Amino acid sequence: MNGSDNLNKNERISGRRFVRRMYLMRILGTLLCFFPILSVLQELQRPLWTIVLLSANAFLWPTLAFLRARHARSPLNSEHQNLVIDAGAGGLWIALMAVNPLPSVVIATVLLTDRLSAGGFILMRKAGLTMVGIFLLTWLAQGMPVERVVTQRTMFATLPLIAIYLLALSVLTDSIAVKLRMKSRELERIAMMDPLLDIANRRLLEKRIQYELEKLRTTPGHSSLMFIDIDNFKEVNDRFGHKVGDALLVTVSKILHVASRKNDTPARLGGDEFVVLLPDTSPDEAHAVATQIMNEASIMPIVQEYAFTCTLSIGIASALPGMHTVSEWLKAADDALYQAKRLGKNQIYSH
Ligand SMILES: Nc1nc2c(ncn2[C@@H]2O[C@H](COP(=O)(O)OP(=O)(O)OP(=O)(O)O)[C@@H](O)[C@H]2O)c(=O)[nH]1
Repeated sequence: MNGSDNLNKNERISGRRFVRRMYLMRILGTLLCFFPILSVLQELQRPLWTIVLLSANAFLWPTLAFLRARHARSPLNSEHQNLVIDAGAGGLWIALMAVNPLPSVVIATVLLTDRLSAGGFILMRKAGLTMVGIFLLTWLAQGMPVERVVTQRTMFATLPLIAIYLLALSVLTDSIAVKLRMKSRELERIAMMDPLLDIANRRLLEKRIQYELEKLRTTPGHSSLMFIDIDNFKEVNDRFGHKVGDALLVTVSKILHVASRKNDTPARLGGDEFVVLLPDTSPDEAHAVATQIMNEASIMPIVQEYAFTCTLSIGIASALPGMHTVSEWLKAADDALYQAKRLGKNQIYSH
């Protein structure tokens, strides 16, 4: 299955969910509209066929619309068409009610706000134009009747539509907003993680380093930054292939996770370079953590399989009082790493 298949599948799943949600909302909406419209049609002594049509709209249409969208190639598009048809039906009923003010305004408002929340401004405009078009055709064909009086019966029949439907619409909008918030948090988290490893990326690391520097400015103390590089990683790739190289990166990131404490931030800068931010950690304590990492790395299983030992070089730099920027601190740790490499690799060098 390729990426576009996955995308289509996700679209279909979210389309079906949308169709189900709309089915429930349509059942509720057409039922609540049924009573005020029926009340006005009876008061205006409209012919029997209008009542039969209204009943079909209220009790058959929601299921027909659901089945139509469910079996469509694109449930989402089909449901959007259903929403436009709903608006057209609204225009028809407003005309047949001779524009009786209370139910007409409430039905038109409910239909438009509902379309806005379901499909944005474009759907609302399409629905609005359809509603006005069908309204005008029906109304003109009838000789433009106007019924200004709202009876008490029609008023009471309209109240549940105002109260219940708007409440249901608010609940629905809130649940969509909650889901969007969760999605956005998830996207934010993904944007801060390395795409290959379950570890922070440079973006998140730099944010944390910045925070740490600001904290040290107000509360002086010791914090350390550890720069880690796999020795001869290029050779691992060249001799055993990129898959083994990737597996080695995963193992190193796991070792860093295990060695890290709750407030530490292990991160991958890119390639075979890792950094661990160690807040409230003296140079000696940082050295102890680095030694633990080196010990774990010396028994890395993946490379042992190929009778090849892989080692790490680690550079440590503590934050100094004059250090103000993230890049200054990172550079100090990188310089320490350079020294470790220069002195023969497989060792820890502290500034
Ligand atoms: N498998 C794999 N390789 C990567 C990835 N990103 C970068 N590399 C490779 O990592 C290697 C990095 O090598 P260097 O750090 O420059 O050199 P080195 O062999 O580690 O040498 P020293 O650092 O001096 O010990 C390059 O060959 C890159 O192609 C990755 O995501 N997966």
